[in-house]
Formats: sequence, structure tokens, C-alpha cells
Amino acid sequence: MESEPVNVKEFQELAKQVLPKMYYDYYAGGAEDQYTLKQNVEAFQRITIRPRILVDVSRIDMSTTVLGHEISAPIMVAPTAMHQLAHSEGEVATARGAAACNTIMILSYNSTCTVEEVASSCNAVRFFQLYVFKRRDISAQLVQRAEKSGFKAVVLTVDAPRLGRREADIKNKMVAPQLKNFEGLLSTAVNSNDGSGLEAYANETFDSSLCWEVIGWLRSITSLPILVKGVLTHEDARMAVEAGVDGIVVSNHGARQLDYSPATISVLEEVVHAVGGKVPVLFDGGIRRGTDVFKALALGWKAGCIWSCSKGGIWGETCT
Ligand SMILES: Cc1cc2nc3c(=O)[nH]c(=O)nc-3n(C[C@H](O)[C@H](O)[C@H](O)COP(=O)(O)O)c2cc1C
Ligand SMILES: CCCCC(=O)C(=O)O
Repeated sequence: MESEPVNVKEFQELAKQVLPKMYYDYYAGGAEDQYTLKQNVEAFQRITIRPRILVDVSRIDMSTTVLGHEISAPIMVAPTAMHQLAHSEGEVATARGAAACNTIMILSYNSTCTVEEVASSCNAVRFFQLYVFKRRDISAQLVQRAEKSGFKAVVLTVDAPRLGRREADIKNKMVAPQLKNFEGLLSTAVNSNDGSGLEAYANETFDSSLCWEVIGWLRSITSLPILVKGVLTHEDARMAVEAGVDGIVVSNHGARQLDYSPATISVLEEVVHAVGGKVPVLFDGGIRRGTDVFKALALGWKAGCIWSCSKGGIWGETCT
């Protein structure tokens, strides 16, 4: 690219040029036909804005609070796995980037840097995203390490009982690295000769029997607030509130899990309505521009926003 990238799409093009194909495909891809991947973005493009004129916008304050923590704008960093596949500084750089923007980063359970490395990288509010392993003792250890390291909430991802069928990863025989968080506890570098090593790792370790009981279990091992990530229906939104969660994340996992699940922006109102203001609702999927954040806010959502920068390459202070 001749000049500096100026939007997420251009960052993505740059990422494609510089990353090994296996990693680019992993970051950029969705499940199966990638129908939902396309829909996540196109559903935003179908929404237009009704502008009003002669309103004084000379002083704008976009700051908001999420679970009582102030951030500079309703934009956060969604949890995305394995940043060191893209840059040697990995999640430590992402954490510094988020801190410089005065916002909250949600660290992925499958991060390449450890919980402690990220915690000591800079002074900022961070949340910890959790997958629940069949070996619950290991998941519990991770939550407790995050709590001890000063993370302020647990974001439990519930849309991956099995990993989505990502055909590029299967073809590339995607290699899962050994994740440092689990060293001495469990091998994540699972070998698969005939498909995605990442899928093999997930299917060997993730607890696919997970149900609502997990919220009570989580409460018993941590005093941190609990958010549930992956809600797409009013039924599940109500059940999450009844289960006593502290927040809901409307998400289809960036279309990487169940293909033909709806574009997230198309179900936002349904979920917000069901939640009825009882807990904050956060949102991700298909956001590529500030106007998308505005559209989501304008559709009745007032609690905050998770914005994944993943499609534009993982950003951080020192990433190019
Ligand atoms: C490369 C990549 C890795 C991801 N890893 C995780 C993860 O470890 N845990 C998780 O809950 N969600 C993960 N997600 C999903 C994001 O948190 C988020 O839901 C999604 O990226 C939002 O959609 P968008 O990519 O259209 O912005 C990942 C997404 C991408 C693109
Ligand atoms: C097994 C790692 C899964 C990370 C993840 O959530 C994703 O790639 O979407």
C-alpha cells in the first residue's frame, strides 16, 4: 500500500500482504459458507442515517461507563485469540493500545501472552474472556489468576461448544501453538494430520456439555462480575438475566461459529428489549466504522459497545 491505511478495510488489506496465509485466513475467516460473515457487515450497510442540521456539535463528549468503569468512547476491544501470530509483542501491545485510547480490552482465554504479562504491561482496566474446559480446575485457575492480576470482569463465551467449521483452517492445517497460560497444565499444540489443529485442540478441551449451571459455578469461584458473550435471542437474554449475569454481549463470534446465525445488528433491538435495562448490553459483529457504532447506539442500545478491531489486523501502539 502506497500510503498509510486510513480505515479498517485498508488495515485488513495490509494484513493480508504481510501475514503468512495460514494466519491471515484464521484471523479473517468465518465458518462454512461465510454467509453470516458477509451479512454482519452488509446489515450495517443497509442502515442509513437520518441527519439533523444546525445542532451545536462543537464540543462532543463520547465518554461512557461500562460496569462503572469510565471509557473515552463506547468502543472496547473484543477478545481475539493469539495476537503473537501477527506480532511478536502480541496482547501486550494490544493492551497498551487500548490503554492509550482509554478503553477496556477484553483479553482472550486463548491469548499468546500470559494473563500476568498483560496485567503488568500497563495500568488500565481490563476484562478476562473465559472458555470453560472439560478440566474445570484449569479454567478456575485461569479465572483466579486473572482476578489476582486485577482484571475487573469475566466474559464467559457461550457460543463455542464446538469450534465452528472454518474451512480455510482445515485446508491450511492450521497449527495451534502452545499457549503460555496453559504451560504445565495442558497441551494446546494438538496435532491434526488431516485438518485444523486449532479445531482439534478446541474439541479436545472445550466442555461441550456446558449449560446454565455454569453461571452458578463461576459465581462460586470468583467475585468478579460475569458477562455472557454470544446471546442472539430474546429467550436466551431473559434466561441470562434470570441466571443473574451482570451483563450480556450480543455476538455471533464474528460469524466464526454457527454460519447462518443472524447478523448481530439485526437482533440487537430484540435482545435489548428483552433485557429491559436490567443489565448492560454490549454488542459486536460487523462494526467497521464509527458510523456503525452510531447506528448500534441509535438502535436503542445505550450501555456500551464492544468493537473488535480484528478484521483490520490486531492493533497496538507498536503495530504497523
Ligand atoms: C481472529 C479472531 C479470534 C477470536 N477469538 C476469540 C476468542 O478467543 N474468544 C472470544 O470470545 N471471541 C473471539 N473472537 C470473536 C470476537 O470476540 C468478536 O465476537 C468478533 O470478532 C466480532 O465480530 P467482528 O470480527 O465482525 O468485529 C475472535 C474473533 C476473531 C476475528
Ligand atoms: C480454539 C481457539 C478459539 C479462539 C476463538 O474463539 C476463535 O478463533 O474464534
